[in-house]
Amino acid sequence: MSDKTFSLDVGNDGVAIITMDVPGESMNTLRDSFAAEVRDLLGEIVQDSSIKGVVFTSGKPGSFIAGADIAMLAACKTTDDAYQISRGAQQLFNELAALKVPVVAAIDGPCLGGGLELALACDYRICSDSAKTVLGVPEVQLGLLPGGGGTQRLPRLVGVARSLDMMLSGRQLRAKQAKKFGLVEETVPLSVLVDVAREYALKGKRKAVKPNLKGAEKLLESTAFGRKVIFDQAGKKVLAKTQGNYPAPLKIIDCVRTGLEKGLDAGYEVEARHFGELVMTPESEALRSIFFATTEMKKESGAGDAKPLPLNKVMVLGGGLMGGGIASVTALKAKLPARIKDIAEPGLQNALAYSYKQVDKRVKKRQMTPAQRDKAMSLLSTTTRYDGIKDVDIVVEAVFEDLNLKHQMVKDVEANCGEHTIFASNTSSLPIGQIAEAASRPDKVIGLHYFSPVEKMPLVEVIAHKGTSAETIATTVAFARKQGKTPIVVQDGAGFYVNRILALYMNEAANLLLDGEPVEALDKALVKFGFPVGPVTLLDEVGIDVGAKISPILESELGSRFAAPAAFAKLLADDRKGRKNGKGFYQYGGKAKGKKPVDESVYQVLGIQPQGRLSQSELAERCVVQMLNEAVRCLEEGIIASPRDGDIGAIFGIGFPPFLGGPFRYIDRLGAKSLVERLRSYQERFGDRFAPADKLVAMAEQDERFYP
Ligand SMILES: C[C@H](O)CC(=O)SCCNC(=O)CCNC(=O)[C@H](O)C(C)(C)COP(=O)(O)OP(=O)(O)OC[C@H]1O[C@@H](n2cnc3c(N)ncnc32)[C@H](O)[C@@H]1OP(=O)(O)O
Repeated sequence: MSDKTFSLDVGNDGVAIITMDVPGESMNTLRDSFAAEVRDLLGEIVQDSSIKGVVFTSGKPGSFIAGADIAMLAACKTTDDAYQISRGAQQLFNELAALKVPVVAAIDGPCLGGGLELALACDYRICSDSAKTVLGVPEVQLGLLPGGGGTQRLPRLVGVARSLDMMLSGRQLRAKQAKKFGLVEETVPLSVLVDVAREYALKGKRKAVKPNLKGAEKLLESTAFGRKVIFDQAGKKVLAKTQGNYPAPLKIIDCVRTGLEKGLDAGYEVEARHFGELVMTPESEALRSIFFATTEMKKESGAGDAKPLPLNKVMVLGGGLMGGGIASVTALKAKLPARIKDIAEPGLQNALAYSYKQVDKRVKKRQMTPAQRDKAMSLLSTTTRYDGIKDVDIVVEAVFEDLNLKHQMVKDVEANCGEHTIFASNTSSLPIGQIAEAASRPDKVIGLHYFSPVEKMPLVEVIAHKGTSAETIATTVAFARKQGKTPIVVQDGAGFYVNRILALYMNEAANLLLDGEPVEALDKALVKFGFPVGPVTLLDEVGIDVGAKISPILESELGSRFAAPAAFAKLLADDRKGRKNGKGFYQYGGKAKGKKPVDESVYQVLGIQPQGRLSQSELAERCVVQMLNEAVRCLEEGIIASPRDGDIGAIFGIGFPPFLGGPFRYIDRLGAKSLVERLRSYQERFGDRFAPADKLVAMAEQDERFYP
C-alpha cells in the first residue's frame, strides 16, 4: 500500500487525473499535512506543458471528501493554530484555482465542508447521481464555519441567499438539488463520471462565475441595498432560532458580508480569524463531541462481542400513533417487511394512512419517486389475527400501557411466532423485567422505547432486563440502527433514562408554575436556555394525562422526589389533556399556525395568580439542575453505561441543548462543586428533592470530571 494520499496520472488526451485516497481510512478527510504533497503535484502539472486539463477525484468508491479532519481541528491548542489551518486551506485552494488549465471535480459520495470548498476552487463540478452523493457545508453543526474559502466562493457561485441557507443550516444537498442550486454543472451515472469530467477538463478555463438567479431573487441580490435586506433578515432569523447560544451563524453572515463589501482578501482574512476563534469555543467542542460520540456508537453492538441475528421480517402490534410510526420507519428506512396487527380494521387503516403520509411527503419534496413510495408501501401488510407471522424475527409491541395486556401479547407471540422471535416492548414506563415475567423465553424479551413522533426523533432506548440475552440486545440495536435511529442501551428501571431525567425537570417547572410563575415566562426561559420547546408546551404536547399516569409509577419505584404537585389533578378534573383534546395550558382553537396564546383560565383552575418574580436564568436553572442531578443518579445506578450515552440520550431524546454537549459535559463545564453548591442552596429553600446525588458530592470533593 502506498503511503501517499494523492496520485497523478496523465492520459493520452492530455487530461491529468489527481486521485485522493487517504491510506488506511474508510473516508477521505483533509489534513494540513497534505499541503506539501498537493503542492508537489500542482508543481508537476505546471511544469508539464502536455497537460490540458485536470480532473480531481477520489480513489475511495462512494466517498469524495468528508471535509477537514475533525480530530485535527479538535487537537488545536490555540486560536492561532486553527487560524493557520484555515489560512493554509485557503492558500492551497487558491493555488489549485490559479492553474492555467481547467480543473474539474468528479464527485461521488459525500462532498462536505472542506471537501466542497476544494471542489468550489475547481472550474467545474460534476457529480454522480448515486444516493450517497451529498454536497454541503455542515461546519455550522460543529459550531464552525467553512474555513477553506467557502464563505467567499459559495455566495459568488450560487448567490447570497442560497449560500446563506446552505451555510446556516448545514444541510446536505443531493445531486439533483445541487444541480438546481447551480453548485454542479452536471449529475451523471457513476459509470461515466470520470469520462464526463474529462470532457469538461478539455473545455477550457471557466471565464466568469455568476449565480444563476432569476426574477426577484436576482433583483434583490444585484444591489447593495437588496443584499443588506438579505443579511439583516438572516441575522434576525438566526437570533430567533439560536437564542444567541451559538456563535457560528452570525460569524458566517459577517464573513459573507465582509467579502462582498470589502473584497475577497478582506473576506478570506475575516473567515480565517472567525474560524480560529470558533474552533476554540466550548460550543464547538461540545458539538464536535457529539460527532465523535455518534461515530463511535455506530460501531458498537450494544452487548460486547455478541453478534446480531439476521433480520428479514418484522411485526408491529398496535396500529396507533407509535405503532404506525414504527411500521413506517421499518418499511421506509430499514426496508424490511412489516406486518401490523391490531384488534380492529380502523387501527390498521390509520397505521397505513400514517405511513403513506410519510412517504408521500417525500415524494412531494422530490426526495423519492412515486415508484419508490409504492415499493415502500408494499412492504407493509396488516392483519387482525396472528397469521403469516411464524417467521418474524422481531415483534415490536406498541399497545396500551397495561401490564396484563402486555403479558397477553408476550404469550400470544410465543404461541404464534418462532423460537427465535424477539419480543420488543415500546413501553415508556413499565419495567421490562415485569413484562418478561409472562415469558417462557425471557431472554428474548427486551424494551425498545421510541420517542414521538417516531419518524423524527433520532433516539431509541434499548432496555435490557436482567435475563435479556446479549444476542437479543445486539439484534435489537442493529434493528434500531437500520431504522435510522441512534440507540443507547440502558438498564431496566422505572422511566429508564430519558423519561426519568425529564420527569424531574418537568416537575420543577410545575412547581414554579404553582408558585405563580407565568406559563410563557417558563417556556421562554427554557427555550432561551437552549431547549427546542419549553416545559409547559412540552407537557401540552405529550399530554397532561400521560404525565399524570407516569408520575405515580416513578414515585413508587424511585421515591418522593418524583411526586407530581397535587394541584395538577385539578387539570385533569377540568378535562385538560393538552393539545390532543384542544384544552391545556395553551389555546388551540385558532386556525393560525405558530405561537398559541396561553389559556389564562388555567390559572384559575390551579388557584394561582400569575406573577413573574424570578429571572429567566433562575427559572431555567431550577429546572435544569434537577435534570443534571438525576442524570448523575442514573449513571450511579448503572441505568446508563457511560456519561457519553447519557449525553447522547438527553440531546437526541429530549433536545438537551447540543451546544452544551449533554448533561455530563455541562456538569464538567459548571464544575461538580459549583453544581453541588447550587443544589444545596435549593435544598435548604425547597426541600430534599434537590438533595445532590452521592456521586456528584464525591466528585465535588475530589474535584473530578466525567470527561478527561
Ligand atoms: C476548513 C473546513 O471548512 C472545516 C471542515 O471541513 S469541518 C468538517 C465538515 N464535515 C463534516 O462535518 C462531515 C462529518 N461527517 C459526516 O457527517 C459523516 O461521517 C458522513 C455523512 C460523511 C458519512 O457518514 P457515514 O456514512 O454514516 O459514515 P461515518 O461512520 O459517519 O464515517 C465513516 C468514517 O469517516 C470518519 N469521518 C467522516 N467525516 C470525518 C471528518 N470530517 N473528520 C474526521 N473523520 C471523519 C468517521 O469518523 C468514520 O471513521 P471510522 O471509520 O474510523 O470510524
